[in-house]
Amino acid sequence: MKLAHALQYNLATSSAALYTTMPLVCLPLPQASLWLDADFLAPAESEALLAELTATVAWEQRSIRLYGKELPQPRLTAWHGEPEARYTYSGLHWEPRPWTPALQQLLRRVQAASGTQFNSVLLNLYRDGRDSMGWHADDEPELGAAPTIASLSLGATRRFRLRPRPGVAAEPLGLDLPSGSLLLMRPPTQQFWQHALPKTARPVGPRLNLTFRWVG
Ligand SMILES: O=C(O)CCC(=O)C(=O)O
Ligand SMILES: [Fe+2]
Repeated sequence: MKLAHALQYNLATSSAALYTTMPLVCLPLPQASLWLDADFLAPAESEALLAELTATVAWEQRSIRLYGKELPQPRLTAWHGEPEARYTYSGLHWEPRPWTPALQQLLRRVQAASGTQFNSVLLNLYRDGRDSMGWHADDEPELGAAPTIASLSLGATRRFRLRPRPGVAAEPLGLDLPSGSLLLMRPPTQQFWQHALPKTARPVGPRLNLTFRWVG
């Protein structure tokens, strides 16, 4: 398999030429399989996509039920994919909207880069530093026992945090995810780690994140 080879090569050599053909770099993390390509999309492409998706996606601010209270999520969201890719999390039910040409094109490229098939994408729009996502793992039953999640970021650089679950001997870490970056979380990452996108007091512009998923 492509990624297994990439890992082998990364361990065997650190030749610069390799990274031009194997752009996903393995981030060494215990009980995880985390890969990053900081330059997956060219800056001009990222900028154009951010503008197009921000303007054309049917963004919603949905509420989650927490301790019997309805709380609006601190971000805007949308769900696109194959008709059968229905999804439930935090008590919210998602019916996918169809792929748009832009999303379908991104899907193909993300699939090619990751060697993984996806049938849906969750889009999150963080309007400014007050928008965020709390600690969680993407481990809903619909995602299967060993999910691979591909996360594409556009717009403002925000710090993505990872922390080990209790019993995992590792330190938390923060990753700045720049515009155009692709982060691949392969199994067993969701099983042993949680992640979050914290608020920031820094003045930041909007950030759009797409997580490609297989929902069964
Ligand atoms: O915005 C991000 O980078 C994280 C999004 C995320 O964790 C999710 O959609 O499950
Ligand atoms: Fe997540």
